Amino acid sequence: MTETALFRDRDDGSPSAGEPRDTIVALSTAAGRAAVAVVRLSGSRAGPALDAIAGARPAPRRASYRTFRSPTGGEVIDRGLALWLPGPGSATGEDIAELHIHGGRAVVAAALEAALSVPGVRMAEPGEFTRRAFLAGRMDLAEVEGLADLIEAETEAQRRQALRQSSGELSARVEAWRERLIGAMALLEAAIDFSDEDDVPAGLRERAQEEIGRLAQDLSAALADTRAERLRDGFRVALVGPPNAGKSSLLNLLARREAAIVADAPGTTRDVIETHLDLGGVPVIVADTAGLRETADAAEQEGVRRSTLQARAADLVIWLEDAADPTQPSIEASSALWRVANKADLAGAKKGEADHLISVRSGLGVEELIAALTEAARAGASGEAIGLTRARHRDALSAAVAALRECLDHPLPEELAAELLRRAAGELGRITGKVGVEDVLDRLFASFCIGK
Ligand SMILES: Nc1nc2c(ncn2[C@@H]2O[C@H](COP(=O)(O)OP(=O)(O)OP(=O)(O)O)[C@@H](O)[C@H]2O)c(=O)[nH]1
Ligand SMILES: [K+]
Ligand SMILES: [Mg+2]
Repeated sequence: MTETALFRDRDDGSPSAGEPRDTIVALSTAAGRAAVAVVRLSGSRAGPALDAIAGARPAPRRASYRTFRSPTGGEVIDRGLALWLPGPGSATGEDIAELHIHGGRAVVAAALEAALSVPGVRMAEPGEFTRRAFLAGRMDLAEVEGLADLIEAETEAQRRQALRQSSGELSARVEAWRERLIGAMALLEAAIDFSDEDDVPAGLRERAQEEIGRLAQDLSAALADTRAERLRDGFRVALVGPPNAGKSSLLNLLARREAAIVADAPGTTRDVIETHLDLGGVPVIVADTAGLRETADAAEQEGVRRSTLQARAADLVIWLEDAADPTQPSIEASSALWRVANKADLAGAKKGEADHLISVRSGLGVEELIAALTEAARAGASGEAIGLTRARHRDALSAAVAALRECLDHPLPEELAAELLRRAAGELGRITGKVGVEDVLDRLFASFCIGK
């Protein structure tokens, strides 16, 4: 599928399907000492290399216990499991051999050296196994991105989302939109074909137009839903408010460490200090900022400027104020803003107009605040349907919506409308890598480690 489209567009001299490629080898498990390490080979020389190192080739897809030897000196390297996974039904579409050995540095180095001594075998580049899987059509681009995210996932909800994307859920959703578009295109084409005849089936153009309208709505709704991207990148919370309200104290409490300096003097914090939390499986980035006030101090002024930027970029602003000295929020938040009154332990403290009353010092109300934060992060970062996880997806989908809107806004001749639909379908194809993938490939694969 991806293969043909991809190779038709390639004229950069890189190898195409069917041409012999180098056989690659790498340590596929993490570097360092471990109980077991996996050295993996992919390519036409994987079989001969396995013969040379492990003796007779094991039966396909069955783990066999073998003695591994150096093909040059015959010296025993280690004993372990050998796997033979012949292509094209393998992960890369090529012949794959795996050596499961003991995970010591010297053992791994010797096994790699043994593989490299086989003619035609070289070390893999970062992400090269996955790149071959992609080129062989075993994975599409959105799935590869999901796999990259899976390796990077730090929380449970991120892991689940990445696994769904790498298993093709996003691709299937995009593909369903593309098929509907192609259906609308077919209606338009039919309207063009019949236009010279008397018995034009009634309403072809109208039916196409209705489907385009529904599609534009569905795609716009997907665009407006930023939850999947939030989950991938983290839900951003900004702590802002007047000086000395206890913003840095609250950050330290949430982070459970002294991440920010707390002091009696107002104007203590200048730089933005971020801490990463895992709230109910959602990654949350909390930013402590400089207290907002008029000041003659240049460094503090810059701090105040950064506070306002943080507030604008945040998914949630916590306006922290002194419960004994309430202050109206003086900041522009592009999303939700909670007023939280701190220092409830002090005389004269009252909740007033605040949404929460807390004391960082005594702990009062803090548990409730964290529960509310967890709820907000969950709501802001997880949905049922798998959504767009990257700016790249968003850009392609916006361009598709723009083309559809153009179709809807003007009474265009069928030929022009069909051309716009083709453009929209092409944009959707970019998400799964059916169209125009060259520019993203190198950047994406470089983000993988060697052996993946
Ligand atoms: N009594 C009381 N004091 C608190 C509480 N939270 C923080 N403080 C004190 O308030 C003072 C200021 O705290 P910070 O955390 O530095 O306040 P901030 O908002 O980060 O201040 P700037 O960075 O200067 O804007 C410190 O002396 C804290 O110990 C609280 O719940 N109760
Ligand atoms: K302070
Ligand atoms: Mg501070």
